[in-house]
Amino acid sequence: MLDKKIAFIGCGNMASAIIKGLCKNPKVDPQNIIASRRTVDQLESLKNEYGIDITTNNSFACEVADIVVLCVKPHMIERIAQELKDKIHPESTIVSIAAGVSLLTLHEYFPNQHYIFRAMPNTPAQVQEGMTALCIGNHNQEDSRVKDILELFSNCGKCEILDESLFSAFIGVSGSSPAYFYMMIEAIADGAVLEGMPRDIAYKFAAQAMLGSAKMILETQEHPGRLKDNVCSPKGTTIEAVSVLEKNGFRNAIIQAVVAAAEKNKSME
Ligand SMILES: NC(=O)C1=CN([C@@H]2O[C@H](COP(=O)(O)OP(=O)(O)OC[C@H]3O[C@@H](n4cnc5c(N)ncnc54)[C@H](O)[C@@H]3O)[C@@H](O)[C@H]2O)C=CC1
Ligand SMILES: O=C(O)[C@@H]1CCC=N1
Repeated sequence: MLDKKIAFIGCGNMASAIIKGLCKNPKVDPQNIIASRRTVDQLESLKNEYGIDITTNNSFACEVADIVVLCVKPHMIERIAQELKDKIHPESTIVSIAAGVSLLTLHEYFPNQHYIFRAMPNTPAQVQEGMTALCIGNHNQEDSRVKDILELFSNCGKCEILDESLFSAFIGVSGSSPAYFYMMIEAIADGAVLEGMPRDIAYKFAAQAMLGSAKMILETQEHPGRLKDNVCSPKGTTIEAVSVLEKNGFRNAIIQAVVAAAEKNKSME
């Protein structure tokens, strides 16, 4: 993948995060990355900071690319396909990160293309802690093109192949979930501010606690319930907080949020 030319079509929040994550890897040559969007303003800062190529000409970006990553909003994918389907080399790889656009639909939009994948990254890709699911359809995991895309997203965190039937659930649990985590950090800090703590240090303390808790899950492989129990001393402070969370439907709210994101994705497909 390192020697491949990668074009990002549409360069907003998610493409910028992927590009920034990729460029943090010293092995990635920024000259192999070209980002295209309708206006050049926000692209200039990416160019200046990371040394990538930029353009407002989607066709040009696709013509020079081995891998084309579609990063426009879901409703724009069809229009972009009309514009670019004859510009992308049939041997090139297309990856769509759009929610709600199935592999079947992508193959209909790009009838000349054999290598089409669907990925679902998340914004922590920017700090190389992203989690991406990759749907490869009928392709083999050992195919070099599959390996290229796995490598691309692994440069921004973790990337795993996932069956498309689980994509909606994955969006609920990972693509969208950074938003819920940020809301939780914001709310925890609100609580601390109510108790008199300056907001900036409250964000830092809450974020570090979340980071450490996530690391505990990944590194110890312990059941989350057991890790929670280890924090709850009898008659202690934590069980008071846990009891309030349960009384206010915390877990059910999270479960319903994940289901809502998944259902929204299904309704778009
Ligand atoms: N934001 C997120 O956390 C995630 C987003 N996604 C998916 O990524 C895609 C992009 O989402 P965001 O980056 O959040 O949206 P965004 O609105 O920040 O970025 C979309 C970009 O596409 C550009 N654009 C629109 N029409 C264009 C055209 N004709 N040619 C070239 N560029 C064009 C816009 O100028 C904008 O920069 C969506 O399909 C979304 O489902 C997937 C995972 C996570
Ligand atoms: O909200 C959205 O539709 C996108 C997809 C996953 C995260 N953000």
